[in-house]
Amino acid sequence: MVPNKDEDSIPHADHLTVFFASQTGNAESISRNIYEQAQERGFKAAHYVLNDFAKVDWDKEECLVFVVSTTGDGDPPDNSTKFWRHLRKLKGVGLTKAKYAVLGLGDTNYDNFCQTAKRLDTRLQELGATPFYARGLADDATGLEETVDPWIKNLWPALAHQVICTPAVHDLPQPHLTPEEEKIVKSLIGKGTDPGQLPPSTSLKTSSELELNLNEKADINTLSSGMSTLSVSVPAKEKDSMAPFAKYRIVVDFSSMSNHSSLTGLPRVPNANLKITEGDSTTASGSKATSRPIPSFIQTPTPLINAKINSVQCLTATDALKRTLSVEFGFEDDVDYSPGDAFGIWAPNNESLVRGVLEALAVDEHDQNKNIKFEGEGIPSHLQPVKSASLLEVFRYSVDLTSVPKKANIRLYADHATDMTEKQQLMFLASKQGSDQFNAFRAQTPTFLDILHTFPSIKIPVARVIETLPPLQPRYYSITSSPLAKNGHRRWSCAFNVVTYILPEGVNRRGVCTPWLDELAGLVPFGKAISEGLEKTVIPIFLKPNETKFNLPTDTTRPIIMIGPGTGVAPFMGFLEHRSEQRKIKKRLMNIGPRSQQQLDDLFGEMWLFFGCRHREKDWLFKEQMETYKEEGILTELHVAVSREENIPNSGKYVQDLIKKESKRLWDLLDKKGALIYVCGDAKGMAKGVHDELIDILVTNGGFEKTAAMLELNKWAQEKRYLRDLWA
Ligand SMILES: Cc1cc2nc3c(=O)[nH]c(=O)nc-3n(C[C@H](O)[C@H](O)[C@H](O)COP(=O)(O)O)c2cc1C
Repeated sequence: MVPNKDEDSIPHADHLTVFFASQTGNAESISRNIYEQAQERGFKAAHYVLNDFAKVDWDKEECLVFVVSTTGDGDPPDNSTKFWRHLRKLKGVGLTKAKYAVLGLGDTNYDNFCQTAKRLDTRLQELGATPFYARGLADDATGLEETVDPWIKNLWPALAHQVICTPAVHDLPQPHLTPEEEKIVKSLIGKGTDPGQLPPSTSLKTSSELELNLNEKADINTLSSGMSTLSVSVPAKEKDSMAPFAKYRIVVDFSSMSNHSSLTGLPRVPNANLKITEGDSTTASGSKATSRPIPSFIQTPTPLINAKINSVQCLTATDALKRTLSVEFGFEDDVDYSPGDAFGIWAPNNESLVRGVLEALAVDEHDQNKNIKFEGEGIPSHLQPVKSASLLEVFRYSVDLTSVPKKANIRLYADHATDMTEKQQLMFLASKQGSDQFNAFRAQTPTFLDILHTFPSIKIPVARVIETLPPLQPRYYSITSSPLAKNGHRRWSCAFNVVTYILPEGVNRRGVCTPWLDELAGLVPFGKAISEGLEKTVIPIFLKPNETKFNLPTDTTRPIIMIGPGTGVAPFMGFLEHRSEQRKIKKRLMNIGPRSQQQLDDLFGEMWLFFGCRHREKDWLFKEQMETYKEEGILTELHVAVSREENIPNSGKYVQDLIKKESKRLWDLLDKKGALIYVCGDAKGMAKGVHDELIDILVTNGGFEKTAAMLELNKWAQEKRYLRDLWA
């Protein structure tokens, strides 16, 4: 990546401002890293979330760095929506003073790769701003680091031409190693013969180009004895145990470590900003997870609702590949919403995982329950609302203990490992040379507890853990019910697969939210709907209105084509219930008798549903409801694809096969009656397959050239006639 630098340009901006927009925390931590490094290098810098855009005077800003991710179906993260609304309203070229650089985070498995970064780049130029450095687009599918590391490395010389640096630290030769790291290197190359106990360092600051010289192979070999393979030592009891979150040792083959004489590309360790001090002495909650109140520090984009489970039904057979539940949540106050909206559930981390981690961090029961507060500059945004809470609550609700660790965290844990072998292994995992091992490590999706168990000498202060773990995220589910139904404003239903799986190593893994709900609802068997005797645990939920108009059209005569295999059918069950209620209302209001069905049908457009399952008897979700809607004429056409059964008449393997079969009739519906298309579900395989099939319909039936068909579909997407609600 070559910076757009003008060799002769003289820096004149007195500071740079780093903005981020982040849904799950990656862009926030990367932008913080840039901000901290900028300061260390002598640049004056500020750091803001994009929604705080009004805190700076944009007319005067001369150097801006943006780190933005993309979420949904090419959408900007929630913490930047206010900024985007503002940006859309701006007119003219008011940003001519500003020079900027954009780093985008995305995933090439999605159609709209790094859409936010690309849109931002275009919009900034329209407003008169000029890029001073090439745009970076990092891909989560291959590893963000591949782009992020070189982008940051080359940012500094580019910045030096924009922003005054006092003192010009970036010009000074950087010492490669801090004294502490010097010690590690010495022991790695065999000068410190006792590899045992190094004091953990809390203040290591290394550049991203940090290089550890491991150039004395023989000594490395000596030191690496006994570390060639970390054996799978899952005790039989743990393996068999039903206890969630048994701790596992991660299996990594370190035997090739001694082939490397140096380690490069080690990420920088994030600064230590957070201090934990004693909070007020009231309200500490050590109570059982089932009965405790929801902590006030949970911040949700719409008001938090205390809900309870009204009923639960298991939609899949015991031998189905996935276990799918339909759950209805009830609450006291009416909430306005539309079918197509979703709601978030703020599920806590598994209680035994939380306790295990706190124990491994040597936090005793008393300290777990003591109220604390956070102090310090640059507290991560998700921790700022924590004014006074117990450590237990913070670990339950604020930090993500199960997502795959980033290299920067591994590097941090290396700093705090007191055993030399573990320190070396962790350093190796975080380095460029250890990429294969890091990938093997990631593939085992280690929890934070697994890391502490695999490297038991890590002695890390709790504050460092809290500020460097990613924020715990709410989980989102489409609403499958209608506000028009009985008590519709005081209940939301959803359908989800329970996320549990077993790794090839025999390790049990589980998601945060769905197994929790499954257990709370009593692990109901197939087919059974339970609404009595459910545990009345308070579940924190909140509405997430659909921002992309994935709702029923206001014109009820407009036909709609709904494509949603598996749990992708969820919002469409809401659409169907809503339409059923709309028909009942119209029938009542217009006094339509049973013989005048046609009169009623004329008021409502056709509804076509394309659904997909593996086996009709095992995982045809909502089968009865779909068939009833069909019988009642609410659902005009029902097409069910079945992927694991052979020779089913009038069917196909996947929804896209059925779309192909109905190509001609679908084109008529689209062309003559202006039908809307809705797609919900997996972004990778299904959405892409359906998209290609739609292009084909336009080409085969509509007479479009392929490129023109693609453009036409894009136009439909912009006009909100082709709507998609996709997930990873
Ligand atoms: C639900 C979801 C939707 C996503 N949608 C897109 C997308 O449309 N385009 C894209 O390039 N990346 C997409 N991504 C990938 C994220 O942008 C990527 O994982 C990024 O590292 C997240 O950064 P953040 O933690 O700062 O939000 C999506 C990720 C998730 C979880």
